[in-house]
Amino acid sequence: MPDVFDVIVIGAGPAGEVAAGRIAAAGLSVAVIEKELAGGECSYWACIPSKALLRPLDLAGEVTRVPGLALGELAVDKVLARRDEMVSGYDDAGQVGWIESAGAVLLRGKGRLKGPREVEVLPGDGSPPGTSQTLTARHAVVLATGSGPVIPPIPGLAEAEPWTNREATGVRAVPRRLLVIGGGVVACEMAQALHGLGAEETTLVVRGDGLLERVEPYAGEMVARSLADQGVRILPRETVERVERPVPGGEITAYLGGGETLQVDEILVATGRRAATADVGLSAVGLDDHHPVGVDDSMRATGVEEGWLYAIGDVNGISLLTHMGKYQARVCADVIVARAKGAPDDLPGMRDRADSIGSPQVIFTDPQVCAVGRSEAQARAEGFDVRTVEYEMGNVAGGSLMGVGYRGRAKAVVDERRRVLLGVTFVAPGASELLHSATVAVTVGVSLDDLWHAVPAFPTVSEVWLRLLETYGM
Ligand SMILES: Cc1cc2nc3c(=O)[nH]c(=O)nc-3n(C[C@H](O)[C@H](O)[C@H](O)COP(=O)(O)OP(=O)(O)OC[C@H]3O[C@@H](n4cnc5c(N)ncnc54)[C@H](O)[C@@H]3O)c2cc1C
Ligand SMILES: NC(=O)c1ccc[n+]([C@@H]2O[C@H](COP(=O)([O-])OP(=O)(O)OC[C@H]3O[C@@H](n4cnc5c(N)ncnc54)[C@H](O)[C@@H]3O)[C@@H](O)[C@H]2O)c1
Repeated sequence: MPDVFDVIVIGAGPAGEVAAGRIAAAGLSVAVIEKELAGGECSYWACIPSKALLRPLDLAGEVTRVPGLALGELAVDKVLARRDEMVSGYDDAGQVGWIESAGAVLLRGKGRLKGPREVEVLPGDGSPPGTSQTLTARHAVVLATGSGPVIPPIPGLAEAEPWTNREATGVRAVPRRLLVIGGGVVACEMAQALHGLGAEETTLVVRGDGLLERVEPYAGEMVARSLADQGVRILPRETVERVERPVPGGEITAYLGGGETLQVDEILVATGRRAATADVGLSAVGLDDHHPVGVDDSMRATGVEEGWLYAIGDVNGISLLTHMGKYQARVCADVIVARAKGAPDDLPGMRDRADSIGSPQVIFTDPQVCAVGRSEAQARAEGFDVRTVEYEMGNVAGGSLMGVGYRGRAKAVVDERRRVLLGVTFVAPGASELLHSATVAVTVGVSLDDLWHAVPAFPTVSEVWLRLLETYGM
């Protein structure tokens, strides 16, 4: 095994894998270091298993809206088996095969920066330390170590061994009584999934006023209404003060700030994620290891002499989404290759533009929340001359054809000065595939006058585009 490579990537999650593959495809030698499973959090404990658990519930929602179809009983064991299939039985052979076929070398172990362009590879997950190998990068090191769940310092919580995304997405026995702490994306998706799979008494303790605080407020309200209609209890402006689990694996008592006491079988902590910067050796290269790694728009870490360090994906804290990590990986890979070859490193694809526009995101609840660009509040805070238009998606022919009681709401945030879209949100069942049309319009900055000529087919839900423009006054 050589110990000098052109580029060393630490972390083989979606961001690290894409960077390694693209750099190798350009002819540079690449080592990728992974301490757990190649494919990262997304493939085994996040995006893929959560969506596998949600998919049958989504479909069940669709079926109940269409007269003439009867919904059969949900076979939870088959849903979990499908989840296992989607995570390849927690075996990364397929991903390893992909990395190797892309021409990169995978090293199992924990990577840690040792000095400029130097990375120590510790066997296993690095604890207890064994014999290590030191690798040197000729051109660059890419940090793609992802993120981990934040466990709030609630007395008794850590001792009660709460679930994080790992236990929730990997569920084997669905708890009957579940307490979810948090009101963000993981809380909403996993409450929906686990309640649908049998967690009859699911309670969300939300410290803020409502759910999904980063998207348009109406989206959080629609999801809250839907979860409540399904039987999920939501407690806004509430906190968990103390937790007791006297018998490991036994019943948990949670004491809430408002005075209520809850007895539950499991607690899911969904209170955000922290960039995986601890113990990757950032202090050895003069960086702070308590915060996400700051980067410029070519994904190069700021404050590192000679600019050999890059950080992509969750670890830079810009946008905790797989597709954005992979986009950053493409930017970073192309820049590294160009700089290594002495070629121009400022071509249009070599700068991160998408993150500042507002990353597209789908929250896979029922209704789905699909958003891109700026929310109204963000646009106003940034000083744009904002006008918004909204439209009820159940009122377009394609919407009513989706089923009885189909409801949805679209909102467009318009920059009045330029007559372009700053942001679009769709909240409706099955709206995820509509989002990319909005992403194109917002990213390219299509003028409303041009958008008018993009005629949506009848009778599709896409006609909401036409209705939004008509509501705007066109
Ligand atoms: C429940 C849940 C559902 C989600 N659903 C979605 C979704 O539907 N769509 C979406 O876009 N995003 C979703 N996300 C977010 C998504 O999972 C992350 O944005 C994505 O995984 C980030 O990719 P990454 O490559 O940066 O990091 P990760 O996927 O975390 O991968 C990092 C890799 O680095 C390895 N590593 C860490 N430190 C070291 C080290 N020192 N040495 C060697 N290896 C190391 C880790 O073992 C891991 O394999 C979800 C997140 C959660 C929690
Ligand atoms: N479909 C998707 O794209 C998808 C799905 C899941 C997760 N993700 C990504 O993963 C990331 C993490 O998701 P998340 O839901 O963990 O984080 P989040 O930031 O979306 O939500 C965190 C929630 O926890 C609350 N909170 C924070 N600290 C708390 C405390 N001490 N006590 C009580 N409540 C507290 C916040 O008010 C918020 O409601 C998100 O940024 C998201 O982008 C994406």
